[in-house]
Amino acid sequence: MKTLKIDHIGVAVKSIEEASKIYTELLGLEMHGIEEVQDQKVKVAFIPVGESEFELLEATDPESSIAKFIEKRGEGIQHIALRVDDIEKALEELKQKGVKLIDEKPRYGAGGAKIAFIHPKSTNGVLIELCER
Ligand SMILES: C[C@@H](C(=O)O)C(=O)SCCNC(=O)CCNC(=O)[C@H](O)C(C)(C)COP(=O)(O)OP(=O)(O)OC[C@H]1O[C@@H](n2cnc3c(N)ncnc32)[C@H](O)[C@@H]1OP(=O)(O)O
Ligand SMILES: [Co+2]
Repeated sequence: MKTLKIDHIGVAVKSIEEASKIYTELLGLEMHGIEEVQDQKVKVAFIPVGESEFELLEATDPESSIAKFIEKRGEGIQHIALRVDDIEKALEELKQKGVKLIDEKPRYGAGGAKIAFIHPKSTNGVLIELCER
């Protein structure tokens, strides 16, 4: 497997409209249109910066991972996403190495990317998303 770059940093927020002001008004970045990813029960907004992006995540359902994260830990960085060249191959390799995967098969994320999460128990408490686009 080849890990190419940090694709995005996922930030759990209560309100994209409120939180985005920090990035746009204070930091001078531009926000892309908001998209709903029903599979993950979230609304997502991307804010590109250089080669990577911030991904602001707002829950659309109390059962969403984002709602649970905010309830337990408050708003903040929820995951780091790494872009890989071949996600199926990456998942197969990690599984063989005994890594605990949340998703053994890719799901579809924002912008139609293929995504899969590694359990934070396997990565010293960092929720890592793999994505291929
Ligand atoms: C749209 C898409 C895209 O990019 O295209 C996205 O990003 S969607 C982004 C949102 N979707 C996701 O995050 C999907 C993957 N996430 C999940 O499946 C879940 O959130 C889990 C990571 C499995 C945690 O869920 P669970 O219900 O088990 O919560 P829990 O509170 O019992 O957590 C179990 C243990 O994991 C830890 N834990 C929970 N969330 C964590 C996080 N974000 N980062 C680091 N550690 C975390 C807890 O502290 C706990 O540790 P202790 O046991 O030590 O207390
Ligand atoms: Co993400």
